[in-house]
Amino acid sequence: MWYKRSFDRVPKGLKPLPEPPGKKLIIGHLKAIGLEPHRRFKEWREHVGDIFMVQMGQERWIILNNMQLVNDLLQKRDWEIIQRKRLYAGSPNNEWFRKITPLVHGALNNRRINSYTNLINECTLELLQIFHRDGQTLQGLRPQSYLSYTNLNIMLNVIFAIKAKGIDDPLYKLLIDLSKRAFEFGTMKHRIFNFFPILRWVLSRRTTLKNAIQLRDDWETTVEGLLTQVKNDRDEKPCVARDLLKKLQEGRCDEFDVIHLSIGLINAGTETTSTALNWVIALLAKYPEYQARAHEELDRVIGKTRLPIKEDEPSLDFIRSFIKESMRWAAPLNFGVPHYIEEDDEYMEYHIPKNSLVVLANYSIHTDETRYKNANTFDPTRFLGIKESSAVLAQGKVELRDHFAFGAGRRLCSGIHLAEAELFLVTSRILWAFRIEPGLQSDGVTPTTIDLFKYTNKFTVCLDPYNVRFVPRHENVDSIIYQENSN
Ligand code: HEM
Repeated sequence: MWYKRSFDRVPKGLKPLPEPPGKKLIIGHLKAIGLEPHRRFKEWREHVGDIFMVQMGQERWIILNNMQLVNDLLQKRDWEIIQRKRLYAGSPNNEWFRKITPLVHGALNNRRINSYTNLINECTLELLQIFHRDGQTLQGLRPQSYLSYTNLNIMLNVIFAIKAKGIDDPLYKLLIDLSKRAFEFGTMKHRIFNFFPILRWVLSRRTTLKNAIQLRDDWETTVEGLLTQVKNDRDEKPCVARDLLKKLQEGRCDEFDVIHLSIGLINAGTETTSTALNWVIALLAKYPEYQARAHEELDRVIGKTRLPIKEDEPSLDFIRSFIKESMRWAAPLNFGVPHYIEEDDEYMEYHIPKNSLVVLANYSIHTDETRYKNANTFDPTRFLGIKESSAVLAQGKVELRDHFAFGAGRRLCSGIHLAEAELFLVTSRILWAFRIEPGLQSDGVTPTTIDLFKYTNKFTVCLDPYNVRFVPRHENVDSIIYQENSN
């Protein structure tokens, strides 16, 4: 009784946040939320309004379903509401976080990322060669693992100036395994311990704790090894870890910070970007008419004698718009990374209770008809003529933002510049070289189906595996993608 009352207490003059139907004793909305929470949030929004509270066992989630709320509660309010609790991508807004943030932003700002574009180009070229070699068969290939490899290599290059030597490289395999194990801790299976803290003491606590400690130790050992390579690199190639090691020498951080920041960046940047690219490839294969339009743009602006580079981005309006639309229509994270409120607050006469998670409901916002006309339709012309990057738009007026896939407010994705550079370079270069077609069935004639509505909600929204063929578009493809490598 006391427990229930402490949840319900609302200060005089304020009203409680609305709650959707289906709440049960002890489990709250856990059952009602179903297997597709993002769709359920949208459904509930129609009944109870744009802001509501969901009870997940003992955890409270405040769901923000429109961009004005995101603006008012995540962008305009001060630090208190933008803290997180026990979550993967970030720490609470504590002293450590405030010390580290300038280092992260310094290492990943737009100017710094521009200096890494040659590295991204190199990794992308290797991807084109793989697709050229293995992607032309009738059944084609599943792009996800190759995109993960390229993306992890970009992260390794940018963070440690180190490169894996192919999909069978033990370093690549080790890092993919570590990332997968880390993401496991973000799945519902493990969140159950947050919903019902008592379970920590009864169910598999020992195993979970042991696994978590083992994972931390494995990460630390691996990253310590990579940092030693950075320290011993006679060429002193520029990379994020080198920047951080300099700060270490200046006494602005310690060894622990460098190790854990590096681990955090690999985790935050790996699965997210490759998931986004996997959606882009599927959408291109699904809509040949839009692909043809991208090809026409590339032939007109770039021609057939060189690959696109970062500086071409402003002139490739359609491709830029396609990527933005893909991030809106199929955001890699349905709920971003939840924020956390530590003190009671109020908003529009509603009581916002402390100790709640604050969730940016990307799917509800991205399918809001008042903001995006024909919101359910994938329309890559939607953002034509919008020259600004998502990073620039995220700093401006909320109603002018393209999408919210990178979050909002002060805890906006720190890797946004790197992610956008990679999304553009990988997409435009693949399109320059290939026509992407669905792989063929065993009869060698019938195309396989790519179902854009079959996906798994893990930490990221992963499209079910599909096969595509990469068919070279013109006679210069071989010479350019192999010749550029030898330059
Ligand atoms: C398409 C790719 C990516 C997507 C969709 C994405 C999305 C996000 C989202 C939604 C958040 C939470 C924002 C919020 O709380 O409002 C986040 C945080 C973060 N991301 Fe990304 N991200 C991507 C790529 C990257 C990359 C490449 C890196 C690193 C190099 C990175 C590093 C981070 C970090 C460090 C945070 C935590 C920021 C903080 O807590 O202050 N992300 N990302």
